[in-house]
Amino acid sequence: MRKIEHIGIAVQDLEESNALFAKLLGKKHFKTEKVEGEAVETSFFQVGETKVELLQATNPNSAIAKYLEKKKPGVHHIAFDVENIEAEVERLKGEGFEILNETPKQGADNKLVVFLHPRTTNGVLVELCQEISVNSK
Ligand SMILES: CC[C@@H](C(=O)O)C(=O)SCCNC(=O)CCNC(=O)[C@H](O)C(C)(C)COP(=O)(O)OP(=O)(O)OC[C@H]1O[C@@H](n2cnc3c(N)ncnc32)[C@H](O)[C@@H]1OP(=O)(O)O
Ligand SMILES: [Co+2]
Repeated sequence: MRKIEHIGIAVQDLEESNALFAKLLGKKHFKTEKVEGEAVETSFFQVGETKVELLQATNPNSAIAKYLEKKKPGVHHIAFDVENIEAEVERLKGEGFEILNETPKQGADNKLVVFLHPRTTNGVLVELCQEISVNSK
């Protein structure tokens, strides 16, 4: 794990939360991006070396929609930047963590992502992110 890549925050209304976090952080988001595979729309704020990722569900089957059926908006996950996501998945499997998707999937902001089940990570939904390098496209 090289650094915290982003903190994922589940929101009901992306526009409203964008305005709130722009006030809080003193800067606007630098991008918004829809991720079809997760049925979310995201916006990103750069905060030093790490980011804040706001996530709004785009349909009721989204993990974010399901989360908000039971919990209030707030911190949803912590994402770590990793150099080699496959190797990290193997290492974490060996350490007994439950991997939700062994095959990395397309995330936002040009990343491949994997999630670990919160029941094996002290109740924190953990995301691994690997930058998709240009020559691997
Ligand atoms: C934008 C793309 C990407 C990026 O590039 O950054 C993203 O960030 S996408 C983010 C949204 N996608 C995901 O979260 C995918 C991974 N999540 C899942 O697969 C599911 O959400 C889950 C974690 C497996 C939970 O789903 P499910 O089991 O259907 O929900 P339950 O409500 O039954 O929860 C079971 C259990 O887990 C606890 N839980 C659920 N969500 C979280 C959470 N975010 N943080 C911590 N704990 C969580 C929930 O409380 C239940 O615990 P118990 O009540 O103790 O059983
Ligand atoms: Co994320």
